Amino acid sequence: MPYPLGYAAKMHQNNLIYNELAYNREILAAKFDKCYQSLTDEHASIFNKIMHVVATQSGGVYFLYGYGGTGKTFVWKTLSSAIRSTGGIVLTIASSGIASILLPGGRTTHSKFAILVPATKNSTCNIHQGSDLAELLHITKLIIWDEAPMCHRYSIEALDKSLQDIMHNNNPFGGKVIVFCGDFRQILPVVPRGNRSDIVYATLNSSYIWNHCQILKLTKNMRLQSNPTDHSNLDELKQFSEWLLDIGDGKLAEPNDGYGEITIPYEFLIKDFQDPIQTIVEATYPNLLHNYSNGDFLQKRVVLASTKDVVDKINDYVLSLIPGEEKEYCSAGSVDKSDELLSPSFGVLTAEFLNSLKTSGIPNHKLIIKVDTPIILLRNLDQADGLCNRTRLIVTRLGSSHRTYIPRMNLSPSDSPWPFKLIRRQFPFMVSFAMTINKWTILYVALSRVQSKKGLHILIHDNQGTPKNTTINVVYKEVFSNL
Ligand SMILES: Nc1ncnc2c1ncn2[C@@H]1O[C@H](COP(=O)(O)OP(=O)(O)OP(=O)(O)O)[C@@H](O)[C@H]1O
Repeated sequence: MPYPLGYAAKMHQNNLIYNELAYNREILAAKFDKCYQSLTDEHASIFNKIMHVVATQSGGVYFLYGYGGTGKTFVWKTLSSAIRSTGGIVLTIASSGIASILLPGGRTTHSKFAILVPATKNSTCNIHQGSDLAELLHITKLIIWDEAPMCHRYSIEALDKSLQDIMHNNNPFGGKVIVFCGDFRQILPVVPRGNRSDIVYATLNSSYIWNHCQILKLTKNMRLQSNPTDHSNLDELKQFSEWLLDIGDGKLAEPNDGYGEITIPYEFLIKDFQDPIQTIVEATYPNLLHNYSNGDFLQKRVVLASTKDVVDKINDYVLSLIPGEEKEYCSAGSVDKSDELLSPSFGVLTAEFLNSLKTSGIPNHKLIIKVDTPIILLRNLDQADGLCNRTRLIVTRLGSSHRTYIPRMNLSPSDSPWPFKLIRRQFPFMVSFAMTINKWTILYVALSRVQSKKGLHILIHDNQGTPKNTTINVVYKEVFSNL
């Protein structure tokens, strides 16, 4: 068979470099012009500062600190199009798959830099001198690492050690220009079964790297200001974004040691309800029967709840309302018996028991879906095509599970609530009219996703179903101490 066009040429050079240079420079130059013109003063000063060190390649470690919606991703887009349009290489990475696809050419940190999972104190990246990846890093002009606060400091330290090795010097990150960014109010590193001090210790600003970081700050909420459908006046928007910030900083219901019971303002509360599930669904998905097949309508809304149990109830309820034939896909589950340390009693767990297990991160045994159901992927399948953990999709056709490859998903004791390793073969997605948020800890993340304050509805009730107007907000304030 003849080789495809361009194949021979590609084989003689470093494929990783080839891919990083394979951008259409004209399109990027036009994109840069457009972004550059709408930079705010804050954005422009950060852009100019970073472009200066990139141009001189004088090395530098920066942390761009800005809360949700201040335009961090916008600054990345401007920087990466500026550098790529002139043939320079920018590596854009993020700690999670879903954040990485928002970055132009973004990848997850672990896949891009071959960082071990989980990384330990002495870990380095799996990058060998002279390898394609090492060559790529040699000529990289800028590394942008988004969502750094949710990454364990050991992963970041692993890259520091590897870059010093590759670049043959002792400067931080081998003298490369690297910009971290993120919001310490959002999700902190996940430490399985870790307590508060384990989590604080794992954050980037507890690392020796933090001493080398120059902090750059963004302060204006562009998400709220750039929403044309929100007719609230500027004062109202300012008030709303300050309220969100106070939640993120744990400043409401002070004094508190990180666990504060906060009162939700009247305008966001749903107070009168008989059936909380029906009420929150009506508030979130108005006129569902007319809108259920409208992708735009579904894309803009979701119910967030604190437990999987409530999420399942809401998803089942909405699914029962939308018309159309439903199909049920069941998983095949087993316990991994290869681990010698497992108690023999785990070998006799029945299929019925395994099927009854539910936890976040793994789909339920029974998946019931209809055409037009929104679903959320739970695995990184194809990042280049945007199919990664937390991508939302819409079902367009119901096929037979017999003719489809069904991946196997493992939950090991370190990340599951059970003492044995569960293997479940199931389609890696869940219905997503409603999704879970961690109980309390990411109240700020949930609230700061809204593009308009009119879009925020909060329903709280106690164990007896009585409406409440307070909830617990958890903030580990010590992470802000050296910002
Ligand atoms: N200078 C700007 N001009 C016009 N629109 C902007 C500007 N900066 C940001 N925006 C818009 O504001 C919204 C929020 O920006 P962006 O997503 O970059 O914020 P972010 O800080 O990355 O948010 P998060 O931390 O929540 O991901 C986007 O719709 C973006 O296009």
